[in-house]
Amino acid sequence: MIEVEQLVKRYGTTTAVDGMTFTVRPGRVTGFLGPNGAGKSTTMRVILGLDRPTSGRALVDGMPYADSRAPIAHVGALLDGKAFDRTRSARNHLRAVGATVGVGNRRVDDVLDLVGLTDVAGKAAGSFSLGMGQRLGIATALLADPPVVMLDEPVNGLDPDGIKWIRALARQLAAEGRTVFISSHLMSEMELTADHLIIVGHGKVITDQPMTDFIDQASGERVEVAAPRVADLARAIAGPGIEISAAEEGVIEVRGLTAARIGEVAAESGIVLHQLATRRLSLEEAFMTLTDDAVDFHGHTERTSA
Ligand SMILES: Nc1ncnc2c1ncn2[C@@H]1O[C@H](COP(=O)(O)OP(=O)(O)OP(=O)(O)O)[C@@H](O)[C@H]1O
Repeated sequence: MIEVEQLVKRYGTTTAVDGMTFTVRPGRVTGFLGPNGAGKSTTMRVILGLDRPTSGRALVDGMPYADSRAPIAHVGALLDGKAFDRTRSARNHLRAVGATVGVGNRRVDDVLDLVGLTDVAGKAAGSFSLGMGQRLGIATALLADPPVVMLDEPVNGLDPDGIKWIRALARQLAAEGRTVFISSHLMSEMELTADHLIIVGHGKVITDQPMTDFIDQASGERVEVAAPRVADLARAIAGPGIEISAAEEGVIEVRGLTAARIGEVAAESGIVLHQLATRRLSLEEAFMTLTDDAVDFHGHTERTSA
């Protein structure tokens, strides 16, 4: 478990983290989502004891991470995908890291296999593509089988297969009961990966709740109905508290009535339906609906973070 309490981090006049409080629990994937510059990496660095907070604190399993006796066996972290000696082979890099915490060569081979680098394990890490570097960074993070895994923008540089692989890996690690904390500035990616959502903007927590609650809350009861006589249907279902908007030719979106009720009214009125579906918003649509766009993701989503 990771606990962040009233965390503030300033660099000179820049406030990178402005009073964040949240808990990351085991057994689920927690997505740490916010545009570039929102304070995600800084928070992760403070959690790992790589930066000192200006005020507040971060605890891993009840104590500051810096006090951990076997840090990499406690928290596996990917902060900078290329934080390794470029001349060493991937296997030798992992063996060197493993030797510091008593991890043997067999485990090195296992993690190489887990991240899909077995075939290139003898090659210099410096020759690796960004995606292969990310995989090696993840192998390093998982080497000592840590109960807490923290990955900062892990999908950066990965191809679609690699992105799917990270998603499956994160879910597997959470299913094993680990605490999995993953940052991203991509809503579409987080939507598919995380069970729980912590959205930050300008150094503050904006949302901290289960993904499904967040999306359900924003979605409300939205039903999309397609019918040849859609105008007749709209008249038949109209009433107090019911919002009907035209979606496209022959299709309306209804709020305030369940799909079942709309189907019943249509049947009673002899109106043929071609489609009747409850519509769930995407994470991005939910975010725009619930937060009044308090944080601007749009100007940033094209950028890749450093
Ligand atoms: N070492 C530093 N010195 C000065 N300013 C910093 C430092 N590290 C971060 N900042 C600033 O703090 C703010 C938060 O940055 P941070 O990297 O934590 O955001 P982020 O959400 O992780 O974004 P990104 O995805 O771009 O890494 C930014 O304005 C950044 O410029």
